[in-house]
Amino acid sequence: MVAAQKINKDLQEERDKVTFVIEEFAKWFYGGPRQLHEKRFLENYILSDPDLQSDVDPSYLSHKEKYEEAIRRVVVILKRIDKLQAEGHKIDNVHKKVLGSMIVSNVFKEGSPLTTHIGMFGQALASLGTPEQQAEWLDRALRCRIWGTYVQTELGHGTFVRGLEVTSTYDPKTKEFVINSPTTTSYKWWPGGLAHTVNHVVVFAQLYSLGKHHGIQPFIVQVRDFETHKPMKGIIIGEIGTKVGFNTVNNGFLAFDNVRIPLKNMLMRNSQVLENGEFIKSQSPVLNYGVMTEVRVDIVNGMAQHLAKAVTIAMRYSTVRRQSPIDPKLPEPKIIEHVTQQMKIFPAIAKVIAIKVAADKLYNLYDEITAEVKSGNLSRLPDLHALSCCLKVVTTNEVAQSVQICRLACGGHGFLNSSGFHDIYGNVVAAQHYEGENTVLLLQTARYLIKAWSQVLQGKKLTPSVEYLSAYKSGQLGKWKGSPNGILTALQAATAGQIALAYKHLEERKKTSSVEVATSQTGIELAKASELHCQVFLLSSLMWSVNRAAKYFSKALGEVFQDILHIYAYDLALRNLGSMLQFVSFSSADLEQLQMDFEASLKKFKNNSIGVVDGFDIPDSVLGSTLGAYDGDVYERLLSAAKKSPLNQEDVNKSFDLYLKPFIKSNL
Ligand SMILES: CC(C)(COP(=O)(O)OP(=O)(O)OC[C@H]1O[C@@H](n2cnc3c(N)ncnc32)[C@H](O)[C@@H]1OP(=O)(O)O)[C@@H](O)C(=O)NCCC(=O)NCCSC(=O)CCCC(=O)O
Ligand SMILES: Cc1cc2nc3c(=O)[nH]c(=O)nc-3n(C[C@H](O)[C@H](O)[C@H](O)COP(=O)(O)OP(=O)(O)OC[C@H]3O[C@@H](n4cnc5c(N)ncnc54)[C@H](O)[C@@H]3O)c2cc1C
Repeated sequence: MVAAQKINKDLQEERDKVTFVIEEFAKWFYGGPRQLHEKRFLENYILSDPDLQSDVDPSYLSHKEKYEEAIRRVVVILKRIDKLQAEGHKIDNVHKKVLGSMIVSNVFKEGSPLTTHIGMFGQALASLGTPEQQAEWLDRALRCRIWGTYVQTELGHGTFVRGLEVTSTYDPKTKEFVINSPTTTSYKWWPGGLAHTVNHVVVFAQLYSLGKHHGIQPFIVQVRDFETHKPMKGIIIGEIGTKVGFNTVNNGFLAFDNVRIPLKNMLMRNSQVLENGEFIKSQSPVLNYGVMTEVRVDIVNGMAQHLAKAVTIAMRYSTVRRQSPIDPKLPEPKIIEHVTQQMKIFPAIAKVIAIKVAADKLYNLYDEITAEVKSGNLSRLPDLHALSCCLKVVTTNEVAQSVQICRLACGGHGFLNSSGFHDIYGNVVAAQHYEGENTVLLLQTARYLIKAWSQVLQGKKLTPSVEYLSAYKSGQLGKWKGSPNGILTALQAATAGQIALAYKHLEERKKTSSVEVATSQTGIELAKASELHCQVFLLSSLMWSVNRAAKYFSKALGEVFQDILHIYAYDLALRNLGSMLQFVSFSSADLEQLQMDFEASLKKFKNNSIGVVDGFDIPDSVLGSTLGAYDGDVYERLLSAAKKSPLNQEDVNKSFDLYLKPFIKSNL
């Protein structure tokens, strides 16, 4: 990878112990040799642009300067992509592959102002627009000639989409819609890029036509002038202020003062309004929610990538850093020699792989089911919705927690911005908030699980992802065996048991309350069942993938996958003991053995741990960390980053003369 670099000798010593071919792993991790090659090509091509080599560290800039620098970088990258295409390189979906991927994660440490343009605007046009509407806007959007965002959330409502207040009222006389924000709480609030970047929005509003209400529908509206970029007539638009992270995403607010748009601007792939105002209903109202599902699927994949960055930093640093003798007769060891350090980092490495595998399965399911939906068959849409909701939740929650663990595993230096953790964390926790609040999404999955349990009780056949509920009902699950397979079975029993309990309590509550109230009262158990169900999916997907790896990969790599599976399964079991104890019988000897097996699995994996993070193939230009660079030259990098602090550009800061000196003098 970086052959000419001088490598830290401790890091080299660990790399020499790796038993498998790292390149083989990297090819698998990126989906094949072609994909890996393309990723590397794009990284080199885009990030080598001279205009991206500036020494500016955005973390020292003001909020306004950060945004301006982010827009400068956006344009450098867009021009670079144009150049790439002009040179004849044909790469499908190149804007998304660059601007919607980790390639630019160190260029836009706090997110790009085009995040939602790339991730949602095009998707909204593609999945909600008619062919004519796509001809007008989609191609320009994909080539970034118009910029847009997805505008749904309001100050007063994000979760309960049906409660949105912005109205779109059809006027048959002029063949226009009038879009209006009637209250303060109806201000649109949050969309990425909305504040000062985009000139178009896909906005969701309550449709009224001929005096009748027709629910939430999507409309495309131009919000800024092409020439001057000033807000269009009746558009009130601005930025919502600084945030925990995502500070260059330019999240905005938007209100409409009776803004008129032509009839053709309602995105009419699903529902339609005719010239005379007649409304034609779509096959199902949930078709308008499709973009959210697609983004939830993308988030799961993104979480594996974010965590890959965090574990790469923590693992390399733990190999270079020496601290605290273990054996008093020996020198201070690499901190990775401390078993507690292994306990922090190795399960996080295993999680990257488990999440990546689950994301691949989810993408496949997404492709299959969206193709069915396009041909009018909606029967499997609930499967996709249930799985994408719980995976979005569990992966964002787990990765947020693991990134913190990796940061803490780097001791004090993990707290420096230059370590890179702060920005990774900001990007990950943003995803816990957006695209559906996490508890709310767990409850969506629970609706599906409750229906599945009711089908079990009626003796009906279930879809594969919930088949284990039938096995539990017929008493086939519940015996403890300490292997990954046994842990999967125990977790399935715990999940099915939890669903059965929630179902029972729901039924009891339904005797005295409506279904909705009873469901709300049962929310705690329902959310727990969803989380467990997701863990079953993650573990079973990993097992499936590891078994497959045994057939397709070298013996050495196959064994590494086995080690990873064992760490993942033992760690998961130890973290979910409470739930499993309720439904599976263990002896205390079983639990003691589980702990011993976990510790043995860490030890067995140790020699390959650095190889796996190297196989995540994240170049320094993308990693952006003083602690995690490939050569392990940690201390020089820390010092040189500190020297770049603006405060270090002068010996004495003016605050001394302004405040300290007068204060000292006055107290003499
Ligand atoms: C919570 C709900 C699902 C509630 O909706 P509702 O119509 O009141 O639903 P309900 O009565 O509970 O269910 C009705 C039915 O609709 C189904 N459903 C709901 N969503 C979907 C879907 N996506 N696909 C397929 N089916 C869906 C539900 O499962 C229900 O089905 P059922 O009745 O049980 O058969 C929904 O409104 C929702 O998704 N809220 C979350 C809002 C959200 O995710 N906003 C995202 C804004 S964009 C964003 O954050 C972008 C950030 C990206 C970035 O910056 O990078
Ligand atoms: C960084 C970021 C970027 C975003 N980008 C966009 C964007 O581009 N476009 C866009 O339209 N929106 C965007 N959003 C908005 C985002 O999608 C919503 O904030 C999110 O869906 C959560 O909705 P909410 O804010 O209404 O939360 P609320 O629903 O108000 O949640 C508050 C609390 O109420 C609880 N709660 C609410 N309903 C229920 C229920 N039914 N049962 C149990 N508990 C409940 C929740 O669990 C939570 O604990 C973004 C948000 C963020 C933070």
